[in-house]
Amino acid sequence: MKKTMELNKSTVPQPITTIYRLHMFIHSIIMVALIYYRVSNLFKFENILSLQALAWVLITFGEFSFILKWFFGQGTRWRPVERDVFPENITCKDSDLPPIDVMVFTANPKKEPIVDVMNTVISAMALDYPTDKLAVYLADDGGCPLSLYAMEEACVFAKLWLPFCRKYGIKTRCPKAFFSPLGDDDRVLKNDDFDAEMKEIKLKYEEFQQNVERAGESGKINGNVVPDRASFIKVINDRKTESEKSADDLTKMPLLVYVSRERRFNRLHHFKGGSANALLRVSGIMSNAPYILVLDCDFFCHDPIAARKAMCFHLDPKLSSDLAYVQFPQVFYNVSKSDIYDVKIRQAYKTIWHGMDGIQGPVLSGTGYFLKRKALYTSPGVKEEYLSSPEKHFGRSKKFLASLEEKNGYVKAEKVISEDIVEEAKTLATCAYEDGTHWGQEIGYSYDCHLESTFTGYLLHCKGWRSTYLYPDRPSFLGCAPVDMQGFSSQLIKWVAALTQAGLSHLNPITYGLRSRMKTLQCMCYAYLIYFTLYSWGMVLYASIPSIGLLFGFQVYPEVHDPWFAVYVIAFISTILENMSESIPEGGSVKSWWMEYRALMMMGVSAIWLGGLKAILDKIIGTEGEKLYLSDKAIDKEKLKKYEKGKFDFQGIGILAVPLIAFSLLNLVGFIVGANHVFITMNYAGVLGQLLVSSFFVFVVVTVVIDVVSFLKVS
Ligand SMILES: O=c1ccn([C@@H]2O[C@H](COP(=O)(O)OP(=O)(O)O[C@H]3O[C@H](CO)[C@@H](O)[C@H](O)[C@H]3O)[C@@H](O)[C@H]2O)c(=O)[nH]1
Ligand SMILES: [Mn+2]
Repeated sequence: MKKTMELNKSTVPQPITTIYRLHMFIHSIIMVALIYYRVSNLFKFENILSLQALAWVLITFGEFSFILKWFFGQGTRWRPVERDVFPENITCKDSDLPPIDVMVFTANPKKEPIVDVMNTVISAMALDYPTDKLAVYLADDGGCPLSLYAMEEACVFAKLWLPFCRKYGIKTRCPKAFFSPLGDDDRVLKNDDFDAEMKEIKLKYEEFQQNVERAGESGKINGNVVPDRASFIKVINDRKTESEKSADDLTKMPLLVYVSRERRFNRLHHFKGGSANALLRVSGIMSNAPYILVLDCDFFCHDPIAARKAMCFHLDPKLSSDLAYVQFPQVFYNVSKSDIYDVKIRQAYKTIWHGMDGIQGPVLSGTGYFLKRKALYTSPGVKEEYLSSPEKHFGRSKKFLASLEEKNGYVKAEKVISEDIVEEAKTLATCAYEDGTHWGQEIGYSYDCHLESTFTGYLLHCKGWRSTYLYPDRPSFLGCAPVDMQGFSSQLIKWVAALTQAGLSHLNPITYGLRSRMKTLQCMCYAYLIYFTLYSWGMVLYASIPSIGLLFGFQVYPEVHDPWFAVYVIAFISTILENMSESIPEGGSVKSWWMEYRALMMMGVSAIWLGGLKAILDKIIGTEGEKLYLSDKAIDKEKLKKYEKGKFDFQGIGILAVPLIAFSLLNLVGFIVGANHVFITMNYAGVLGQLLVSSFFVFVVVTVVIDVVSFLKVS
């Protein structure tokens, strides 16, 4: 058999893609028919100002929202792609691999436990990649002294941990994961020494953990965020001692740097985007690797060869010239089987990202991606235009400007990062450095949207860059998902508000995206995500108008004997089948589909709706807060227990309870009144459609109530 030397392979799954397209064709005919039905009937009302006509207009608007969202969504179903990589086929020597700078972001030790953050840092240091090509940076946006101390301790521990992993070929290189059930396969006896060494390493790990916790608890070291502060940078592990070791030395360690940019009360800091831009500059004069691996603090590396896998794309001459990033999915280690809130966001990582991969590439998902540094500075195929007036774009640091011209990272003879460089780096991390430059606009991460990564990725695609998506069997990175309604909703509100705000800005996918270098189908995919709020408007109107109609005795659907009634039934079945066809083949069941569907309905009338509403109101009133919710990574045991049992936990949801309760009651009362009316008059023809819709909502509410009540009984 001929041995193929390809680095990667892509396939379009069949026959599902053909079925999708066929369905697209049929469903679009149904949708056009529905639009025709709604609009043509609108003009039949004698009194266009009647309550009945108003209801008709509103339900039409709701259906339009659904249809438009469906239409945009077809971009994500047109040509899904699945990829495979063959890192064993990378032919270049390890010494010729391109350097990678790993950037880990953290902001608040109260929500992001420091020991967990350090686990992510250690897992990145332990990547199976030539250590002199690897640099690990922690961007501590909280400027917390305890984080710095913990990083020094982590470095000490890593000196034992890295050789241990390498010696025994450990795959689970995040220590906390290794000592948890996630590391079961790795903890099986390898040889006689292994057990003893593992016990010793475990003690050292616990010692490290205790040192950090005690230092915090005793108050010896400040464990709080320092919100107003100067920039601070410390090289924790330099390359000097490393360079004396031989290349195959098990004890080799990557460059390790702690960075806390300047933050001031009276200065905009632009959240993670601001922190990332500061770190781009700092790392630019320290290691300046051409590729960057970005990790949120809770996303540890779970597959040591992830970097080599990513290089299977970046080093492929057929792809590399316009490839901006390789995205891995966000996989969460704490997702339960029933996943009542759909915190794993299956649709994004299992459907949409694959769909976009077949067009121009997946969304930049905030974490778990290997990005070409240059992509944040220029467009593909354009001769580095910024080099003509670099100061205007990048600011005045000579060292930084010089870094832009280096091709393959910063390789200095003496291997020590001098005091000069550290001082310059501190300047690069000040608030004022960006004044009068293009950082946050054309250069680096965009400040135009709070969802800095998604939006920056969108702008990269607008510039003509591509991206690829790799979903390996063993998760390359693992993170932690919120496990209660409050945690997940807060995240959704933040995302939807940010996306809607982008959709209302001049950089929206319709007027800006379509005219850019982005492909039309890719624009549709982005429109689907950015205007996801459309779904919630459809949902809110469907959750209210039909039952209000039952209460006040007006009709918003065709009569049962009208052939149009059948069209509605077909539209409903077609929608559900489309939904199931995505959700079930992915190792799911009808039950898992229902959990996902129900979660989306609930979020649709609460978090998603309020998020979109907030953005629209902000736009009208002109208020845009500089406040951002930081997801909690310190998972509460009680909450986790409820979630794992599939019991809803509504604690702390605040204002979200209002629409949830209001729509539940409305449908309940509407259904009772409507059913009663049918019972008395024995005439159901006109109201059956409405009864079915509201009974569907009542059914959802009842299933949720059962899940809540059955938990109260057992606990
Ligand atoms: O001012 C800030 C706020 C956050 N972060 C860090 O950014 C990361 C993401 O924040 P998180 O609250 O966990 O956001 P999520 O909603 O969980 O994450 C998604 O959405 C974010 C945008 O809101 C993206 O930045 C993330 O990468 C993406 O995973 C974390 O490591 C934070 O420490 C900062 O560095 N500075
Ligand atoms: Mn997160």
